[in-house]
Amino acid sequence: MYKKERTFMEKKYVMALDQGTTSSRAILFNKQGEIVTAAQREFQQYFPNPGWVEHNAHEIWGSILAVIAEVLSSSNINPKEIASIGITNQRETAVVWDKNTGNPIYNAIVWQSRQTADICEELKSQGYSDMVRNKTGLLIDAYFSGTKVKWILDHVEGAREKAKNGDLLFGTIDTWLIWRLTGGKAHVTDYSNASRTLMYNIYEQRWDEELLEMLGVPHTMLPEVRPSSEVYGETVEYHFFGERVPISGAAGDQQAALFGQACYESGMAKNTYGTGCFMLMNTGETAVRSEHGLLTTLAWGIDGKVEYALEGSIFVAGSAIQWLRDGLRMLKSAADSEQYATRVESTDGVYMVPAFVGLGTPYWDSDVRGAIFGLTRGTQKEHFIRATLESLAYQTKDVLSAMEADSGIELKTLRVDGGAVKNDFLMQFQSDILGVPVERPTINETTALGAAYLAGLAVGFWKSRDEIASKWRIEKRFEVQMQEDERARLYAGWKKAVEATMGFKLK
Ligand SMILES: Nc1ncnc2c1ncn2[C@@H]1O[C@H](COP(=O)(O)OP(=O)(O)O)[C@@H](O)[C@H]1O
Ligand SMILES: O=P(O)(O)OC[C@H](O)CO
Repeated sequence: MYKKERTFMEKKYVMALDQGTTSSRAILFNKQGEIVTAAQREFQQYFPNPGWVEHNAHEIWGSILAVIAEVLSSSNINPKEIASIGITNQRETAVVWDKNTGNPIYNAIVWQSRQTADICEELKSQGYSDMVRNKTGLLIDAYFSGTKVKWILDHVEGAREKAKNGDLLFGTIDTWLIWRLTGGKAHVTDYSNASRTLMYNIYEQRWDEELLEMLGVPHTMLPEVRPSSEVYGETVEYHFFGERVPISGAAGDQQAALFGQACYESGMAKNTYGTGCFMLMNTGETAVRSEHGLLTTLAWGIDGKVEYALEGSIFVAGSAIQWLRDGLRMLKSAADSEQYATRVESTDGVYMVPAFVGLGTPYWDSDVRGAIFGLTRGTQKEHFIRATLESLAYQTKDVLSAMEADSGIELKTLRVDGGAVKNDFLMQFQSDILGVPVERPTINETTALGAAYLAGLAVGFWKSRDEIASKWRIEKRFEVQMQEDERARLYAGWKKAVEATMGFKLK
């Protein structure tokens, strides 16, 4: 057993490894929860067929080694000063590898990928929907890991045989990284990541035989599920500049952000605006079953108990701004969207529904695609850009409405983070459309911060959640400025636009 006291006095930092959909980051935090230094590395996205998204798991691992090296060398920090490492990751993305060679047998299939949509349709037609919902808190959708693992076992020659012989391992990205960092010693995941696989019973907290049978996944492939704040193992020296540093925290990136935002009380919520938007509300030890298209998920497991969250998942948010920049070439940078949006008073009735990969919460429609409404001869680029930014806020309003209906809790304020929250126009419009103040914290890297806090708590670097919560600071609070009737009028337009979008399908 690792001793919390071990050389604790010399330790000044906790390292968070944040493995996201488009980039990997290593960030060192000090005792005050401040960023001391950070490094970021993008990696290749693979789109082998329309709607498919894959990553090379070795390239992800390489990007992690690169950011660890960069962060340590650029800061001249001695690895001996690092108390522990916390891992946070893009969730649901599935890797299957051979435990004898350490080589993945196929690319990592990414959460956004729709390549298992047909498997999902088949499972639904076989009547599995209620059973899945009642055990996992999720829906049968290509988003989650389970059907991705099935797809790999079905499509890679000899894979089923190897899996049956116990030669293959499955993991979400946290599992893959911990396995690599510990030199293959620890095959583990935490509760929050397990809860996104479609194979884990979140109410009984165990891998579920009926779900595994439905997917044809042998139990031997699965990692051990552990608390989110606990020592899982140590780095092997050759991956960490000669040091054996404990890896002592892990959580899916959205749950880590909830933790980093210090949303520890039931009813507190955060929304992260990155590639997609993910709003999570802490529901404490109660697992709230949604009637409005939300997911019930494990927030984390700490100190011998698990806590739950309600989640709304929006698949396209910041990536719609990237599309304006890279696809339509309307913008030089994502940040420029703010200037354009504020050059006009409104969108003049233009609505943009960015359903590029279908719609998540609360609609859950894989076949719908993006649309724009209300164009006139007077529509300008400014209206178009503003409508795209506003779509992030409307989608969030859809999620919040579902959350309030399911939980019976009326949100008092919304804590926000992620790349797009730098946009003041978006944040003000968000507050106006929700009718709720929006709070932006001083540390925007809350995902990494959450992973660092989980790791630091396990080794005594931080003592308690109360200590952590006292460090949370507002950088800017956006108060509601819009009148109720205007809010209702604008939102009614959005609902019509979504309805019309869902009515148009070529498939
Ligand atoms: N000022 C801005 N206004 C609007 N969107 C922005 C702005 N800055 C960044 N973004 C968007 O935020 C996203 C990046 O956020 P980030 O949290 O790094 O995403 P992820 O972790 O999903 O890779 C990009 O999709 C980008 O288009
Ligand atoms: O990597 P991000 O920040 O886009 O987050 C992805 C989510 O975890 C998907 O569920």
